[in-house]
Amino acid sequence: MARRVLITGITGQDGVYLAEQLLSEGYQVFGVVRGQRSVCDPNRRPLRPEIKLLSGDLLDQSSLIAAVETAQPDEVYNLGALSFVPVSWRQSNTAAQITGVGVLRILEAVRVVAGVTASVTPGANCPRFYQASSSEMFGKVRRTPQNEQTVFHPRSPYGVAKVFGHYMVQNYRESYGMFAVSGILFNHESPLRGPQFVTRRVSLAAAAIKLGLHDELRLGNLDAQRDWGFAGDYVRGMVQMLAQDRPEDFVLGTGVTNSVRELVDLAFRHVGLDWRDYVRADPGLLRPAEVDSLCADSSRARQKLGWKPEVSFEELVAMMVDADLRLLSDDREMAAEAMLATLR
Ligand SMILES: Nc1nc2c(ncn2[C@@H]2O[C@H](COP(=O)(O)OP(=O)(O)O[C@H]3O[C@H](CO)[C@@H](O)[C@H](O)[C@@H]3O)[C@@H](O)[C@H]2O)c(=O)[nH]1
Repeated sequence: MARRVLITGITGQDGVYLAEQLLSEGYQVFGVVRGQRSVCDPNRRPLRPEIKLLSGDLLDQSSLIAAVETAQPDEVYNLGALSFVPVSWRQSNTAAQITGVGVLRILEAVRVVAGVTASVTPGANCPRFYQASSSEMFGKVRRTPQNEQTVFHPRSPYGVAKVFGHYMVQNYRESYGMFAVSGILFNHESPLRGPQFVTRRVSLAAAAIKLGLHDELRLGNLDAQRDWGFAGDYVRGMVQMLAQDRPEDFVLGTGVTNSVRELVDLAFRHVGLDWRDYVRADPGLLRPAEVDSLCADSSRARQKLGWKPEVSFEELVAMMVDADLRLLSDDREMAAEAMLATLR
């Protein structure tokens, strides 16, 4: 019998890569989607038809219970979130509800359907649970690099909500004996990244300017530094975490930090342009509080999971810019216009 997996956030970048990996391993994949999902979602590969979509919402407890009851999963991955940090200041209550309390709701759905109570140590019948924790939880860092022992100091409603979810997972593990783990993932990108995130904004702009479709790129803080890796490498790490003998949290990141300025320089050089001719600072894109610099120490994952990223920062930027050159060169691609609109 095929193993069954339930994924929230299945239409997002990580959901698409994770579903593809698990389908290739023979899993039966169920995805939770809100409302009606369009078959033609700009920017996203159509979801594979083998995936069974279930209606549900991280804001709605009973819909999650119903999804878990229907899927009867062996594993649950909670990748759903309001994931764009700036929006979490403008919609802080929604961010708290989806990104924070949403974790509690899906944990509760798993616990209730499996019939786990405080007095009973669950047997093999309780699904294994993965939570998408984030390096944004480290926020204002005092020590670099960051690992599983680093203290949290979140700098946005998004980061605070992720800390809530992280500790809920730890509590369900300790209170109920559930196999529940969090992957503390540093920034991970790909050609499927949403156009509001800085890597995709830059790759789209470099490609659009090269093709004569656009003439400038507005950016916020060029000095911010991130540890950027390739999303495909990171979903491999998620799967490895759930395959461990004991539930444990892991940091995943490359250990290499670059600034937004370095990202822009690389992307524009890839298409033979000098970024200084096109990039404009836009104070409207600065955040109320910034996470200045992040760098992962993922030595625990490297030792215990045998995980390591395969794609370098340079390869990642080239992959994203090349994908956007193809996307924007294709007149038949309806997504191209929607993508360009995000730069205006
Ligand atoms: N988005 C964006 N960011 C900009 C811009 N200009 C500078 N930046 C800076 O670029 C950095 C990265 O921003 P994002 O790509 O939006 O990602 P993030 O805030 O680091 O959050 C992402 O990574 C987290 C993991 O650490 C995820 O948890 C989160 O959901 C998201 O994917 C931030 O310091 C931001 O201020 C801009 O025009 N747009």
